[in-house]
Amino acid sequence: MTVLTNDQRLDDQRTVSISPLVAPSVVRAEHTPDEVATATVRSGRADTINILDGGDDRLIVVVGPCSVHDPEAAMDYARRLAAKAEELRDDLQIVMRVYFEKPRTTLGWKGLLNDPHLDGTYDINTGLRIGRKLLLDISGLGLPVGCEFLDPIMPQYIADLVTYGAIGARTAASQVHRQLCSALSMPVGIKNSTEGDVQVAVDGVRAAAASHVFPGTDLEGQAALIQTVGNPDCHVILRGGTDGPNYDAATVADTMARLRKSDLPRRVVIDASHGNSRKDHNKQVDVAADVAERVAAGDRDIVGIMLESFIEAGRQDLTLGRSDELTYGQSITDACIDWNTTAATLERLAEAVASRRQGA
Ligand SMILES: O=C[C@H](O)[C@H](O)COP(=O)(O)O
Ligand SMILES: C=C(OP(=O)(O)O)C(=O)O
Repeated sequence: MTVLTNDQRLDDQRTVSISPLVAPSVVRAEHTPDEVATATVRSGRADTINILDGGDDRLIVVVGPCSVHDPEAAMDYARRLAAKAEELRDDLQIVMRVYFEKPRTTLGWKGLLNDPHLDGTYDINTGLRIGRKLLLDISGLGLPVGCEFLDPIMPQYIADLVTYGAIGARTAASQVHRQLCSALSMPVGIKNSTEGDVQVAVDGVRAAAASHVFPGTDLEGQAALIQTVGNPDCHVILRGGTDGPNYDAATVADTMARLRKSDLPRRVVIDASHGNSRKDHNKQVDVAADVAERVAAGDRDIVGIMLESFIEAGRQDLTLGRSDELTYGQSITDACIDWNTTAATLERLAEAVASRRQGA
């Protein structure tokens, strides 16, 4: 074989290395769901879909860290949340945010799957195994999980364990992600853009509901053509934008009108964080209180809420390779509300659902 020099080649001018990625089937075989995890995913998805369709009057609450960087702290949080979810199960369908793919505005740590050792070694083959095991351990507590899907190859490694999917503000307009949604087996929330454009999310819901044929990878990691039937369980998530919050009643009404115009189911999830909190974690409590008040007053357009929460309040900066210096249980991406605030917020949301039920 002739080895070409960089001067002779037309491609690979900027590629440093290409190395094997473990096949999804291998990672799946190493960590297979037991009966409890399987039942958690199955019933979690069915319950969530029932709420989205209006057959169940509870509120979906997707709550957890902005990103998972320490599986031990994530399990500590999951045990607390599983107990709370059980306590409030009559009123809330609680799903833990287990986000390990982070879309960055420019640059930054891209999440546990991409760099599990938090040191810039990008050991993705290990990250996929750690991530899948964590999803299994959390689902094994009876607690369903929610993930953002960012890289179109990653779902083959983990999607069977995910109860609630999300497409972020930075990828809501992407055809690649809309096609991916059309294939996913769980309900998926699609966010408005970072600038606050809601129509892009409505268009995403419409595109994801249709059938598509597109290139992807199969469980053996081979390039493959994927044909889908479309996902009817996608919905809009209002997350605010650069112009400010958009969880107000007028924006929800406008979103309902846009969904009606596109002949799509009318329902919306409010993300209490990001543009809606102007990235001040304390403001998430105000957003949740406002949503609770509207729900208690009878609102049925809002079917769910998303909260960024961890054990400790706030956030901290990660220095790559110095993860031993991090404060336990505190976010290294966006700021989160702490556990006690989370518990109180969940109780408030549950009370709102109960009083709406009484009112009805
Ligand atoms: O939810 C997390 C962040 O808002 C998102 O990943 C963007 O982060 P960045 O703007 O810090 O890159
Ligand atoms: C990145 C996230 O949100 P958004 O896409 O709304 O910025 C997130 O929820 O982690």
